[in-house]
Amino acid sequence: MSHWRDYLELCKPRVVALIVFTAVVGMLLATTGLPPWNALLAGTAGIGLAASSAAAINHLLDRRIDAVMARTRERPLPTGHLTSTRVVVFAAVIGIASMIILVVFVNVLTAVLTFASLIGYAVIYTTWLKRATPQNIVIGGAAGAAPPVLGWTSVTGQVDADALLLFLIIFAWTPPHFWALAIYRRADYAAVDIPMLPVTHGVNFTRWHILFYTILLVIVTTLPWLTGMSGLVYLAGATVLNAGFLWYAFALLRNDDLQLPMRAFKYSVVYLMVLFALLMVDHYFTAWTVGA
Ligand code: HEM
Ligand SMILES: CC(C)=CCC/C(C)=C/CC/C(C)=C/COP(=O)(O)OP(=O)(O)O
Repeated sequence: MSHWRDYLELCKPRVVALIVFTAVVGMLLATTGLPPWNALLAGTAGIGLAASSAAAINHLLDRRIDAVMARTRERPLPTGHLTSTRVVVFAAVIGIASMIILVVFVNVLTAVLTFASLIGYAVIYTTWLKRATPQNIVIGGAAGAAPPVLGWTSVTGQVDADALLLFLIIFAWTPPHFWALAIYRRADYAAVDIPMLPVTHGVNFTRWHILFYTILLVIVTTLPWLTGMSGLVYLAGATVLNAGFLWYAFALLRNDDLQLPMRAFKYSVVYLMVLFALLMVDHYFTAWTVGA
């Protein structure tokens, strides 16, 4: 028996919630006042529905490996709670709805870029990159990094340099986010022959790459302040967050504690959430102090 909870699970709601949050922050940073209602309401709905559709297609295309991996074997398709036909119809309905909303109420550029992100994640990453190369998540990370740009274009109708900075932050964040989890779930990926970095190059090599990308992330997250997009409130918060991420990256290198990679992964999620909240708070704080 299928249930609304199964459809919700197809959408990867926690991941999509953070994706939507980064898109909303992109909208807020694109303008000094509040963004227009169509960008805020329709833009958010359109981007959220597209990301959910992409997540559902990922469940469909990955159903065979998901049935084998311990982390994913309780998903709605492997358990038989949902049939493939239902998932196809669901993903198509919300995917088409998202495109209509974006074209009618937002703008064509946002619709085109959102569609490209959907195809990038659901088709190119899932069917090809994920199975082809240990750089899968680095390249595929471009789709996950797009949402702040989509939020930005919802408001401005164009891609500006500041929007690309937000893209770069998520792009640099994705490898440490995912590889920390991949170390913890290495046996799962090995069992289904998915060439994730800890499977193909070992745990130690992956730890070093987590450190390299974390250093890159520290540099990239300083750019909003260096370029004048964000102020000292952001810089202070980002510095604390970065110190935490660097601590995890170095601790992973020195420590064989089996739970540490999972703690680093959880930290990465909190990190991105708080970092984008800081960008938002700083934006209004600066507007308030300049206006006062
Ligand atoms: C190629 C890019 C990415 C890959 C391969 C990836 C991979 C994963 C995986 C496998 C999980 C599941 C962990 C588990 O089941 O315990 C996860 C969780 C999560 N990811 Fe990512 N991720 C990517 C990008 C993103 C992006 C762009 C965001 C948001 C901006 C994000 C936010 C999250 C969140 C919030 C969770 C926690 C979900 C929960 O608590 O269940 N991820 N990620
Ligand atoms: C705006 C738009 C359309 C964006 C789409 C971006 C999107 C939904 C990214 C999700 C990232 C993610 C959870 C990847 C994990 O896939 P996986 O197959 O490696 O992980 P899994 O094993 O948990 O399924």
